[in-house]
This record gives sequence, C-alpha cells and structure tokens, in this order.
Amino acid sequence: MIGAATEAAWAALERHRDELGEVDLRELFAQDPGRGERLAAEGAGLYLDYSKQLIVDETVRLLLELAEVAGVAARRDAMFAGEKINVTEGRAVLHTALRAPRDAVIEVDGENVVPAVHAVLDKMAAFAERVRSGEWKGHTGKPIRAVVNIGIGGSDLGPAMATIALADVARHDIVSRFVSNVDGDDFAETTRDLDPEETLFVVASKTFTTLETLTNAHTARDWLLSSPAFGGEESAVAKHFVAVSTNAAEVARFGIDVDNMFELWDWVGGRYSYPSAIGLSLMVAIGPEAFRAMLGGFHAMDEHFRTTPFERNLPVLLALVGIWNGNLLGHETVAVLPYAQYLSRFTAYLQQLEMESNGKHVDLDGNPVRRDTGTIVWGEPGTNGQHAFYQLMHQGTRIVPADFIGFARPAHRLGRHHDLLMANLFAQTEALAFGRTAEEVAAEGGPAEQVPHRVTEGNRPTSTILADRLDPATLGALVALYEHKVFVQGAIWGIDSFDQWGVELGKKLANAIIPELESPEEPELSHDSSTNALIRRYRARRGG
Ligand SMILES: O=P(O)(O)OC[C@H]1O[C@](O)(CO)[C@@H](O)[C@@H]1O
Repeated sequence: MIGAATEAAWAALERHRDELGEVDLRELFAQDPGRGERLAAEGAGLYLDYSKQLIVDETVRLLLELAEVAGVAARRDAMFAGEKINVTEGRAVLHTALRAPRDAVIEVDGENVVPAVHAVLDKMAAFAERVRSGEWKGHTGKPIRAVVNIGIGGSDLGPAMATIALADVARHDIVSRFVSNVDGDDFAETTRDLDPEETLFVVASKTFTTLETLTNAHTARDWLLSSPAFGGEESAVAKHFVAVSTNAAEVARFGIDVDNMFELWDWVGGRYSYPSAIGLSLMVAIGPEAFRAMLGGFHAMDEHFRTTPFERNLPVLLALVGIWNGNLLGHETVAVLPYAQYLSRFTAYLQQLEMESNGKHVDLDGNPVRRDTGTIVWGEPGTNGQHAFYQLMHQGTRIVPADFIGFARPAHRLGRHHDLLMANLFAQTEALAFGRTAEEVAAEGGPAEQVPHRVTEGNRPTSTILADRLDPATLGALVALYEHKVFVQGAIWGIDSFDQWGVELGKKLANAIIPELESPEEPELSHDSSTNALIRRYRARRGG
C-alpha cells in the first residue's frame, strides 16, 4: 500500500536526519530570533508552539512532503465523506458527523446521517433536562441524585475524562460516577454511599456484549432490586436504567425499555464515541447547552483540519512532529502533560485513542508495516509530575518528547495559583530545551564535584498547546486535535486506525479460563506450565 513516492519521502527524511546530526536548540534559537513564533500555528482556539522540537525548516518541509505523498488529504476527505475507510470492518468512520451542524449533509450508503444524529441529541437533551429538573423520578417517586455510567474503554474514558474536565460547569447536586472495571471492588466503592432510590444507571456499550459492562450492569440490577425499597420488583429497572447502544435486541433482553435506549451507529468507533449518546451521563452533568458548546469546539477543529493548508494545520503538524520523534529519532513514547487539574484523566483517555487506534503491525493490505507504528502515551498533570518523573526527562539517558498543555485563564482564580502553575509550565519547557551547561553550573558556585550532577543537557523536545480557558468548546477542540493527529499518523503509516483486533485474543482466552476458575471439580488444564500453575495456585487460595 505504501507507494514509491512515500518511500522516497521517508528516505529523504532519513538522509536529512543523518545530515542534520545532533540539533542544538540553543544555537537554533540564537541564530533565528523569529523561530519561537514562526514554528507555531493556531486554530479552533488552540495555539500550538512546536519550535522547541529538534527540527529545522527543512525538516518541516520534508515532513509536509511525506504527508502529501502518503495521501493524507485524500484519506481525510474520504473519512469526512463517509467512505468505508475502516477496511477490515467494512465501516465508514464518521465521528465528525456527530458534531456536524443540523443542516449538514453527510451520507453513508446514500443516506444522510445528520438528521438521525440530531434526533438522538435532542432525545438526550430532553432526557437530561428531565433528570436535571427532577421531573424524572425513580421507582419510589424520588428525584435522581446520582448518575452512574457503566461502560468500559470508549464507553467510559471519554465521558469520565470530560466529566472531570468540565466539573466546573457541572451540576453538583447530582453526582456523576463511573464504573468500568470488572473488578467488583470498583462497583462496590462506586455505589458505597449511593441510595438506590435516587440512582440512575446509564449502561453504555456500543455492542452490549462486553463482559465487563454486562457483569457490572447485572450487579447494578441486583444491587437495585435487593434494596428493601424495591422488594425485588422488576418494574423498578425501567426507572433506574437507560442504555446507550447499537444493539436494541440485547438492550431489551437485559430488561431496559428500548424507548429509554439512546442510539449510536456502527460508523462511530468506540474510542471516538463520546460526542455521541455515549456522552449521555456527561450531558446530564453539564447540561445540553454546554454539551452542544463542546460539540461546537469539536466541529471547529474538524473544519480546521479539513480546510487548513497542512503547513498551518494543527493536527497535521502535531502528527508530523510525532513521526519525526518516533520514526526518525527513535523516541518511543510521548508524555502528555496538562497543566490543568481538570485534565487529570486526559492522558488516560488519549492512551486508548492513540494506542488502540495506531498499535498495528500490518498495513491496510495485511502486509507487515515497514516502520514502527503507534505511540506509547503517558503522563500526569503538572505540577505533580515535576516531583515524580521529570528528573528522568531532564537528565535521564532516554529522551521523552512531551506535549505541554496550558490555559491563560483558570476556572478559579485563587490568589497567585494560576501564575505559579503557568510559570512552571513555561519553565519546564525552557529547561528541557536549553538545559544548563557545566560553565553555567560552575559560575553559580558550589562544590566542583557536584558540577556534572547538576548539568542538564537540554535538547529535550517539547510542544506547547495553549488555549484561553478550559471551557466545553476548548475541550472539544483539544480532543478533536488529538483524534485527527492519530488519523494523520495512521494515514502516513498506511494502517487501519479504526479496528482493534488485537484485543480479541485476550477476551477469548479469558472466556476459556473463567470456567476453569469457577468449576467445583478440579479442571483438566491444558495451558502452558506457567498458566496452569497460576490457575492451580489461584484455585487453591481463592476461598469462597
Ligand atoms: O462499547 P462496548 O461495545 O462495550 O466496547 C467497549 C470497548 O471495548 C473495545 O471494543 C475493546 O477494548 C473498545 O474499542 C471499546 O471502546
């Protein structure tokens, strides 16, 4: 699938890397005072500074050339047009339709999907308002005070991340909780202080077959019906459970009224689904207006990505910088470091987006890929990370490229907090880029033998993303920025970023092991000797 022109573009980049040798950011900035503003771009309310990357103008030119010859624009247009670019599942990839305006026309198999998207959004809004106003009552006539989303992966991480990110605009008299893990301790802790009479469960599962989600949903049902207030009365389920799914038959089988099912479609990938009905619990928390403002931010970035020339296109630039760091310089991970406590789950959300999308070993034709794919994403909000893992970033022998994310205005202006926070963000990118030489350290005084320990080499590559404030629209734009970054990289690698076959084997093997753990009789085990021994040891100690 990778054509000769693309291979030539890769080869040109490899030659350029070899000729360029070690890049010294001190020198580059000294020679070129305009660098800090030239290697930057702006769109949809976000400002991206990539000047502290280990690149020169020729690097950018060659990377843009790679994006061009790899056919990124054509693939992008095919995605927006609803073509079935998820080839291994034969599906369109239309999360962009979830945030398209009401009058847009986007067709899948000849049918405009936009009216259905807005019909579901309207249904969600009506439901969210009923819950928020107290009009929606539980089985015993009490209003809802807790909404618990039961889902996992894309049916959890997006709404969970965004509910924290937008907590400042959320209602606080209705609590939002999330249960995802099949570990029963998650369910027990999440519901420990909740009153079943005032609790609403949103069972969010695109397929409605996911082991974790169905197990938790059944446990929730038992928890509810075993409450003395309900006395096992099945009809209570209808007032305390709604579903988000593509699978009406399984929803009905569970006992949820399909009138209380919010639909999504097979052209929405799980990890791209939180602007859909998967965001229902988020909409209850922040209200339909804020939810729509968030969709507006997504759409603004969609439009930026669709229409802006590549040299000023934020997702394209972020993707190309990632390709340079990963494929050309060999740095395997990227730290995403939001200087915003509200983004405390953002990196976890990105892990699924980036690693489930682009962790692929074959190209679209099924041939082994020629270069590494995917990015290992990790990180924590600043300034916490500074007191944990930044030491390795400054002085370790492995280079960790990083994206710093910050906001000009805080939600809460408490004394000097925000200036202190942002001073740290700027200082970290400065320190990582320019370091401190032995001469500078020596000039500061102190014991000579400490000098080598206190030197920081610098030349650690970072990008900085700045926005005015973390409001719903900005969050939408930020998520869409990373969605499209992942898309561009997948297009350049020539892989299917929208399937996830790799997660299937583990699920299948777990299903085979479940009865071996649960059977009263000693099972005949035919795994490898390690797995057999672990299962025997577990059985011997598992207790009742
Ligand atoms: O929404 P569902 O169908 O329960 O799936 C949950 C998650 O499981 C996966 O299919 C695999 O982990 C994800 O892609 C998805 O987000």
